[in-house]
Amino acid sequence: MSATVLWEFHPTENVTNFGRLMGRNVGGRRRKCGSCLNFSNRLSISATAVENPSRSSEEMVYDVVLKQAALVGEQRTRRRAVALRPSETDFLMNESLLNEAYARCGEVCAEYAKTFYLGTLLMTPERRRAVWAIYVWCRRTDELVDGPNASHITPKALDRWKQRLMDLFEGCPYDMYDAALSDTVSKYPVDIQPFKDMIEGMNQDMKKSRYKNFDELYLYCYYVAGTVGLMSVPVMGISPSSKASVVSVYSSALDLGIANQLTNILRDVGEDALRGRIYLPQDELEHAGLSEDDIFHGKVTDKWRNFMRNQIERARMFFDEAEKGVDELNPESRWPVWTALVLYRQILDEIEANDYNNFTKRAYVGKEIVTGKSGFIVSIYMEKGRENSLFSNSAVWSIGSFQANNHSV
Ligand SMILES: CC(C)=CCC/C(C)=C/CC/C(C)=C/CC/C(C)=C/[C@@H]1[C@@H](COP(=O)(O)OP(=O)(O)O)[C@]1(C)CC/C=C(\C)CC/C=C(\C)CCC=C(C)C
Repeated sequence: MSATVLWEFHPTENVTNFGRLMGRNVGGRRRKCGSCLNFSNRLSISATAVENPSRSSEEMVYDVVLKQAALVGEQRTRRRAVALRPSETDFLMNESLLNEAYARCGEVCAEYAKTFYLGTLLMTPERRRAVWAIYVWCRRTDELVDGPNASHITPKALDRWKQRLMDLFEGCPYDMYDAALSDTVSKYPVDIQPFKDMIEGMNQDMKKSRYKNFDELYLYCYYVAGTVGLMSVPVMGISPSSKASVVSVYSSALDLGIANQLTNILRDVGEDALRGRIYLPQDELEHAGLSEDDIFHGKVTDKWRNFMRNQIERARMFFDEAEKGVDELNPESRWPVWTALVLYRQILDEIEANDYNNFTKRAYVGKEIVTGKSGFIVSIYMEKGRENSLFSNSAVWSIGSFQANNHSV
């Protein structure tokens, strides 16, 4: 993950108000479970989650999915806090400040996630800016433990970040980015749980560098990425013509997050090992006849290739499950999701093309393919064979020319 500075965080200070900002001008049941892949000696899920050792991570996470889906039914909107501090009240009341806050979120998004940003331009203005606000919060949360100030971050600092999250959900934002999110969560049926869970994931990442089995890894992937799917769907919206259940759409969203994170892990094995971290199920490594030393020495052997084949197969399975939900989203929200899905899934192909050397070779999808070429947009679209159902051709070409004229990278 990239190490960017979206803000300057002083872990010993209380996080308050705008001054901390840096950066540029800125901001049914599950179908198949990931643990039940056809590994030669099937590895059953061993329930390891601390909260309730008798339940698997997937079962526990599924409860969160059910809760999020129920919120859509209720169309619950967030109540504003009764007592807002004057400065924040001004902020929330002042439409132009709010617009400015959202615009800054858009700038962050354009700066750090260009392709995704371009995709969001196809969404309605209201939804697009809400997705930007969520993106910025996730990026900042990730940066706490993965950014340049990560070594100063303590569990206490994460607690303060969580308190700040709770405040913004109650209508008391600390800075402009928070104000944008505060507004978003007051307008869409977004629940605080996935946000809290992402912070929990960061907390866990500070303490834990090994995963006993897939059940543990799954929980981690949910915390840091599956949560993103659950946060985004309420904003992106489900198509009025969708016949799918809300729960199944949320499950697909969760699966896309899990698939992305598993892919991220498989791509970064070498980098993570340099930091002393192994985000791979230990029991599966052992089963494949691999030791930690094999990872630290980074030799591509047949044992490693076999192991990787299974891991890639599992990640693809999550992508397949995710695909089922994309067409259920509002049509104008599908494009950024397809972008995320297609780009990330291609990383798996690249790992294979690199003959499974993810120790010293970084699998990436070439920039000339990803950005700056309208042809890329058409090709994603063609891959899905949805040229008539996803967007109009003019939408495709307008993104193409937007890239060519303004944002070629
Ligand atoms: C439309 C859309 C894709 C919306 C998501 C926008 C959003 C809120 C993104 C936040 C991403 C973020 C900063 C997460 C913090 C934790 C983290 C870093 C997770 C990893 C992402 C990639 O990180 P990074 O930028 O560092 O990657 P590189 O190293 O530069 O390659 C993750 C791997 C996970 C990201 C997870 C998603 C994008 C989940 C997407 C799922 C949905 C939007 C739900 C779609 C709905 C259906 C029905 C399928």
